[in-house]
Amino acid sequence: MAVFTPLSDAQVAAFLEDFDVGTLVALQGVAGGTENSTFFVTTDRRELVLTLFEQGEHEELPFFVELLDYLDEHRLPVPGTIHDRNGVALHSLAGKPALLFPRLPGRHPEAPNLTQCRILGDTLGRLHAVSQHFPGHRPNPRDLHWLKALHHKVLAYLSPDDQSMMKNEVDEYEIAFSDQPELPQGALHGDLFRDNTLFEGDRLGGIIDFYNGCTGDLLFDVAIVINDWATGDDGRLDMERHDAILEAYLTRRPLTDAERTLWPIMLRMTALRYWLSRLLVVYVDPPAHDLTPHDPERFRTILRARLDHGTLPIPRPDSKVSS
Ligand SMILES: Nc1ncnc2c1ncn2[C@@H]1O[C@H](COP(=O)(O)OP(=O)(O)O)[C@@H](O)[C@H]1O
Ligand SMILES: N[C@@H](CCOP(=O)(O)O)C(=O)O
Repeated sequence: MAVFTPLSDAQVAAFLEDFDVGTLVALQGVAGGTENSTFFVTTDRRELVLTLFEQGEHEELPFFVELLDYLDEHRLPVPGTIHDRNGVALHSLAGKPALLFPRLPGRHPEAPNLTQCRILGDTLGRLHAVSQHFPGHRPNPRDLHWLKALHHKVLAYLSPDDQSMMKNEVDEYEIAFSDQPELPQGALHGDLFRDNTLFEGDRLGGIIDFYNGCTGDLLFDVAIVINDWATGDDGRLDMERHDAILEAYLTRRPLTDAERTLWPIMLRMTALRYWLSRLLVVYVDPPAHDLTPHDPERFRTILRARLDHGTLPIPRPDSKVSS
């Protein structure tokens, strides 16, 4: 279920009149989303996506509009927002904030091949190369400060071993980050899982769902990608995918020494970030809607595997990633 606010054809037809996009031909609710109401809209001229924002801080929507438009202007494959005839992107429909986007082609890759991994790594590297100059500001809502403040809320639901692991990890991250200079900063996607990309065969149709977008350590984004895109069922790294993504990324944005040093910690910290956010959804703050929560165990397994098996050093541009 992902249409929390149903819309009629008449409502959407009237809404489209403010935009130069043609007239409504078909309206279809999208089943796949989890946070917002999403609709595929067909007009006599083009395919669109209409999103009604159901959750989150609505005052943060201008940040997302500016970020998407900035990346779109820099020719990144993202859905830049469609502005109305007066140049306004953010509207209201059925009492909810509403945005209109181009519909990008493709499907989410469940088992990405190495070409798709290379394309994703290259695109993320390009995105970070330009996002370092993005003027907007939104602190990362899932950074170490958040982990420190929130992990106490779930400890009571964990086994003694898991409680120790979580507490020790947070302590270790704090020490590791305090020992290093600031990492390169920029705008992040913040949640670049496979299901936030669309591929048509080996062509990247686009990256969507920027609503975890923020500004902060670029390495945070890279680690989220590796943990989701390049991890086997046992939580261990899939080195072929890992190498394909990182080699392509590094051609667009070389890493600093501090980023290389913190890489193993960043992989663990972003695994803990999702373990914790999913535990919070299950035990502390269940969603108002009837949605099946994401499985926290997946990211406990990933964190455990990073601790048990370590992480290879991130490659230098002139060397192979692994042998
Ligand atoms: N611009 C777009 N082009 C094509 N499909 C899209 C686009 N935006 C969203 N979708 C589709 O709608 C689904 C839900 O969108 P998403 O932004 O991920 O919602 P939620 O934040 O509720 O999870 C996506 O999984 C994708 O299938
Ligand atoms: N994609 C995430 C959900 C988004 O993270 P949140 O911190 O905004 O809940 C997941 O797979 O858990």
